[in-house]
Amino acid sequence: MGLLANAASTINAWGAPPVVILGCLTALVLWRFIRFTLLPKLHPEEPVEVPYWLPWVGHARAYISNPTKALTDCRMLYHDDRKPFSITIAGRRMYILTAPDDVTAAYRNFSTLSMDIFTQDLMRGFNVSPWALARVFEKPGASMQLVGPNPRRKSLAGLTVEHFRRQLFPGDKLTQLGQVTLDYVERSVRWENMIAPAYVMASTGQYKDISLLHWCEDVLLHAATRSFFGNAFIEQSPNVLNDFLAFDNVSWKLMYQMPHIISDDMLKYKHALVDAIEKYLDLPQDQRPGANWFTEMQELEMRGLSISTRDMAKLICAIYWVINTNAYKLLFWMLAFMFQDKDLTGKVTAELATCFRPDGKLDIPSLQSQTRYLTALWHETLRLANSSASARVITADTQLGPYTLRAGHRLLIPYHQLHRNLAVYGSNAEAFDISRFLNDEKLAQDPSFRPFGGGSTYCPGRFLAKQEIFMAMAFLLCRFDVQVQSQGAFPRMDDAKPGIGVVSPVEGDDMVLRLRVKE
Ligand code: HEM
Repeated sequence: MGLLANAASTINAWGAPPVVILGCLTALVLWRFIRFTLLPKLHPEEPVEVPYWLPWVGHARAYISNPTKALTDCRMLYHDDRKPFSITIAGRRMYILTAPDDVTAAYRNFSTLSMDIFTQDLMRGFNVSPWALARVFEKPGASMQLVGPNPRRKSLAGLTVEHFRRQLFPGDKLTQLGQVTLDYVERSVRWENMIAPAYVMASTGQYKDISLLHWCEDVLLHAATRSFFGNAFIEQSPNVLNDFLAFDNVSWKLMYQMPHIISDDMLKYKHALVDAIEKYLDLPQDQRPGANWFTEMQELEMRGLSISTRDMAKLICAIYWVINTNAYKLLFWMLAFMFQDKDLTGKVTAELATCFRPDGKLDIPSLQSQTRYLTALWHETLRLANSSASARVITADTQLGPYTLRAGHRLLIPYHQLHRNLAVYGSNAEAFDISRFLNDEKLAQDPSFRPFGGGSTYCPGRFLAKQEIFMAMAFLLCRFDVQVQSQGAFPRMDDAKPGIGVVSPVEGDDMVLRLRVKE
């Protein structure tokens, strides 16, 4: 009713005569009654639509100001029954799935639920030209062929996902990538090399105080950038990681297609990143050794399609962002949670110590097999800190249990909602508690645990992410005695920022660690 009063006073402020005000309000009430009371009775096969007062605008305000809260409020409006519901944002209707069975069914549907439109939107967000975009999504034929093996005649967009899987799934290529990452992390987390002003806050002969957040950024962004592009990229554009972080911080403006007037910062950093990648691509090949197989294949294919260097840089920029946006934040939350609990810190450190061979080298396979507590910490942090969602466009009417999802609308699977399911995680679902994963080894396979999505877009980087995060923790915890130096409150998760991945800490929230070399 508050909204009705607001609407009335707005129309009043235009100086409209009372009869017009009354007419508008009557029409609004009638529209709302038909749409949210009458039509649902006539069409019980449609998922319930959460009511709203402003036609077209729908739930936009609540969703943009805090999407997590907006979706939780909608779910609780129906007493957490977890049936599908829909919301409307700026004229677009979006179905929301929060029940494990519905989510599993959606991930299995490859025929009428598509991700392509979102991928194209993302590329348009990076200003890829329409010609290059069409080229990337074109299927091979008489006028166009790709260079590498392509038995299923996929477009370059389709083949890129396959290339990712070949590079990032367990096998020779991941082993090679893991070794490059390991070499970098091993060197970077040595006392004498931990000198970057980006994260070292104080340093004496006995100890160093470091910012946990900035150290996580430094170690993982360097490792991934070097293992994908070799060293030349950062050497040629030393500011590229700062530009990436500044972009990452406001990248939701790109995803939510915010108008230019409020996106100056995002556009500036995006252009800086694209410039740096273009400069890298302009270097002769022999001056930029060390790129991995995936990066080389992508470049080869794009050059084969005569895509301009500028467009190539934009396409690679989108990939660079996907590769880097999540892992450093997850490392931050894992360490922050762990340091809250001395007993857990001791157990994780002891496990990691067993992963070093007698010659002092870290054994990558042991990171998987000898880390029970660390693995539970990884799962519990992924559960709590991942505010991603899988999104699909419905290309034809789709049956989901008793419900029909209509073609043309969108579908969202928000992980925050899945990961707070009381029926799966118990009454303390909001709390950090690794014992739920320690005591139930099958919980990580539960359909309500989807930190890496599922179906056609199941994250191919999940093995590398785990490996690099565990490596960084191994060197930090086994080389140094670490004390939490900051006295303040635990860093807060910035749930209010439209979430598109692992959640950031609220700006300014961090932890200061004091490191001393272990005896
Ligand atoms: C903790 C770290 C990470 C998390 C939580 C994460 C999460 C996700 C999620 C949820 C998706 C699926 C989104 C959807 O269904 O629409 C995804 C997709 C993807 N991720 Fe990750 N990711 C992580 C690290 C990485 C890394 C390190 C790489 C690469 C080196 C990577 C590469 C990708 C790619 C290429 C896709 C798109 C797959 C496709 O569209 O088919 N991710 N990631």
